[in-house]
Amino acid sequence: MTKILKPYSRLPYSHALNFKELSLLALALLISDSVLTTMSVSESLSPCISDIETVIPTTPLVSFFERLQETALNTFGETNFDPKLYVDLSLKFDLPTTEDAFVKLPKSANGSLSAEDLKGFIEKYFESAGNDMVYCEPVDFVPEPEGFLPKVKNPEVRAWALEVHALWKNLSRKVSDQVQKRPELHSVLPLPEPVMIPGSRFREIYYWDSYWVIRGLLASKMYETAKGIVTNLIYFIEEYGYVLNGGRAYYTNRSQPPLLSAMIYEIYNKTGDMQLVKKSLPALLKEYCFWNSDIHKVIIQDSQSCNHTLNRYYAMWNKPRPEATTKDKKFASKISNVSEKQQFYRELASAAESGWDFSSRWMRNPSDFTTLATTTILPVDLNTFILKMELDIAFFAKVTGDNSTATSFIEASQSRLNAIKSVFWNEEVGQWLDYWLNDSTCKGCQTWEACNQKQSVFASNFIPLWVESFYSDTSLVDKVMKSFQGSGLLCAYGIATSLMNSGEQWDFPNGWAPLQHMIVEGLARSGSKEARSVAEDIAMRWIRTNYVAYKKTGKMHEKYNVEKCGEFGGGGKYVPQTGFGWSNGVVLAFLEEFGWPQDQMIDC
Ligand SMILES: OC[C@H]1O[C@H](O[C@H]2O[C@H](CO)[C@@H](O)[C@H](O)[C@H]2O)[C@H](O)[C@@H](O)[C@@H]1O
Repeated sequence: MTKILKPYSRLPYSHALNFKELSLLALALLISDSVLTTMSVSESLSPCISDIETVIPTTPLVSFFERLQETALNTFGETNFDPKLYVDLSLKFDLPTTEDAFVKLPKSANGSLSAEDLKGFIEKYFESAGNDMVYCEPVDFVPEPEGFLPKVKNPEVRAWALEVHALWKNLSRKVSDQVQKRPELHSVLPLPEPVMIPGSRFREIYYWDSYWVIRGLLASKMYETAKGIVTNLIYFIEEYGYVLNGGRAYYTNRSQPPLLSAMIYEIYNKTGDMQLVKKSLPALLKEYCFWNSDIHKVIIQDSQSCNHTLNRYYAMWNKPRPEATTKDKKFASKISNVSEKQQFYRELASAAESGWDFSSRWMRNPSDFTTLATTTILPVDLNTFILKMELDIAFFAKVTGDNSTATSFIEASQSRLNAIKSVFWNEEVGQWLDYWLNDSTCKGCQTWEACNQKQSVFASNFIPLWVESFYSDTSLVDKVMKSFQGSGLLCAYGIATSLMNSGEQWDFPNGWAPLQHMIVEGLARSGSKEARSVAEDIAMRWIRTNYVAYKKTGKMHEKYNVEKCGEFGGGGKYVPQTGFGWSNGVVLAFLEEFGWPQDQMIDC
């Protein structure tokens, strides 16, 4: 049965207050030695989520925008229609006045509006999408930072890298003062610091994108901007109990791949900023609690009767995603049963929480989109990110002198390491495979069965390599690298997301910057010479295609076609976007790590 959260009365949009309260209880337990001596960290978190609610209510503004979106589709038609545009508008007048004018618009006998009337209404009553996030010059931007990419010797590549670096100015925004004054007129959420947006239709901050944005900002020596982004994400945790998918009211029902601790780790490594670590730690503990809530947590018993706790994506939502209501309703139209429809909507939103929206990875039958089953899967990458979070929290606790939290989180990371080995690792193929649950209700514990490991090749099967616990094991790296090289994923211009051309954007032949980066970084850091040279080779393929596409189109793209040099990616449910935060970040991070020799051509 669906549980509905009560709206947070202080604010115009709803918050997961119950979740916050429960998180605080968990934190109290976390810092209590007596509890930690008898329980593991994740067991001690259980009380905080025993009554977790599973649907976050929407706001009247977002509901109205959804109605407008549906009317716009019926009036303007499908050509070039982007549903997100309508939930990103801002009201010029209050909601009752706007709704009143909307219902009074003249309609024909069949109830339709004229395109001219609707256009006129939108112009009169709304600010354009994006006006709520205003351009702001990053405080630490200089055209050529001192010590910028010292290993890039080739003048052509250097000139391009400086252009990519300059793109931070295009992507830098702050929430407009209008939003701070009248938040009820806007879907964008107030934030304390400037942000970097991914670009184009993505006009707000995104959670996991920010990790690669920050990696690029660190290469650009823009430490203050990087810290500001982290401050915003911490603010989300303080306000909602977790980091939202993105900075809009319609993203409050889910998170995204949890990489906040990894962002702080990288910033601390470059700047040694202990204040940042101290201020982050309580927020990270809360976030850890969120990801270990009952909805996200599953217990698997292995063949030796040993219990392992692992996590899944699970959005707190069972309706169409507001930014894509018209599309989601269409996808769901062939499902007549109400609870099956709700479940499908939850699977859609959970796939969005995974960052892989959408992919054959989450489908029982890749040719039938309604077979999405995200919540029935324990994903390798999510659990790798949570392992990294545990290691980072242990590290931050240690450097700030909180030894008991450090010890608890080291123990938690060891349990997860065992869980990842027992549940995901497949010795025969030399990869970590997603684990499919027998059902998604997750009542009690489920028994591990070999046949539940998904025998398909996805780039995520290699993501554990990104974490030191795995990349420091040389014989493991060697085995996984051989498996990777024979997997078919490595293409002429980067790593494909999967081997299946499903038409979804997180599938073949698309390559995504974050996936290139995590696999390359794991191989490069492993200490094996061979692995480093494989990493460098992949990075160079990726840099080449980004460069050629940039020269052809004048833009950086959100994804690329790894089979064709200089071609951006396609497929999926929206048109390919440019800008683009994480692609810029990864190019700069790769060039910082590997450089580019003077006499090496970059064209292909
Ligand atoms: O509008 C549809 C979906 O758009 C986002 O997902 C995609 O863009 C994000 C920003 O670059 C990226 O983080 C994500 O991996 C992409 O698939 C959004 O995050 C989704 O929630 C949204 O439904």
